[in-house]
Amino acid sequence: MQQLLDTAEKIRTMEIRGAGRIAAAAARALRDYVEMLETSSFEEFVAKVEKAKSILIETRPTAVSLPNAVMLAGSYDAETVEEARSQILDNATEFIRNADTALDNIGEIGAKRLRDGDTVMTHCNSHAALAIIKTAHKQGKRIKVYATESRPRRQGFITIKELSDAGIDTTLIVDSAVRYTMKNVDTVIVGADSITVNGALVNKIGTSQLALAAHEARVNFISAAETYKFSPSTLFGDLVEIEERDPEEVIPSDKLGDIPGVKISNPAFDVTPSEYIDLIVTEAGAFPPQMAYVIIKEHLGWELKKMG
Ligand SMILES: O=P(O)(O)OC[C@H]1O[C@H](OP(=O)(O)O)[C@H](O)[C@@H]1O
Repeated sequence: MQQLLDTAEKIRTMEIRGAGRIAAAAARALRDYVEMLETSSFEEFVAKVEKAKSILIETRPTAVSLPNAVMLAGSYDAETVEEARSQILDNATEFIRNADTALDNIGEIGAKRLRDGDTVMTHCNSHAALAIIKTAHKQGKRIKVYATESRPRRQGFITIKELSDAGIDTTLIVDSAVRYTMKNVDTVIVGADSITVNGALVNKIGTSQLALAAHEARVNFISAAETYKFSPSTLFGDLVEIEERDPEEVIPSDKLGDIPGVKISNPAFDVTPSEYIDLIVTEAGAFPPQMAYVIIKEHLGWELKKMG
């Protein structure tokens, strides 16, 4: 259990971050936990596995990749501990393998939407979005990238390092320079923490500003998202919770004393409505946001209730 708790803590503190990476880390932690789990009954096994799943899911509330990973990796239909254990080990291993392959496929599919000489804007640090940009670059297309700083945690610094290490022409901008810079951009590519059944994109705070500026400037807006980033429970009315993080990410605690009484709001994500999204690129194909239900049904196995 200690190993699983350590992984949960790394996800919570964002030592492991990125919706895809936290999903794979959760699947791995669950697999390792189940492999070593010793119980005296099947009921005890079930209770302990369920507890482990909820510890992992509760670390970050917005990224649906976590509950989806736990659902896909941790599913079993068994009556004995050994059957259940073996099914979970197989399912978790398959989830982790598929997550890696998905990024390659997203890169291949998405790169077709970039032309030689295109300028891309990206936000925060998304492995899926960068897979597209890096694949296009590897294909010999000359791609220029504007990457936002992405306050408060500045994941943009991870992005610019990764892109410039890959030899891509990269420019860092502050978040407030998005609209000013959009006139130079052909395509915006961002990742996804969750996509709802109505095709809305929940992603790093500030994403909706990129979408709005892109819409105004008639610039393409693409989200790169593995199919496990779609939120099945939104089909039955659930809302995606927006994670509110520690104010200390915005202002260090030693400065807080200078502004007594001032409240600090630190939402980590925002929502971009589907009308601002041209395309969602998944490992299964590229389609408009209005097709979200198809993914929820065919890839995650949830569907509308049949009445009567
Ligand atoms: O799965 P990949 O594409 O890497 O990232 C998807 C999204 O996850 C990140 O969240 P955070 O930095 O963990 O809060 C960003 O919002 C990014 O767009």
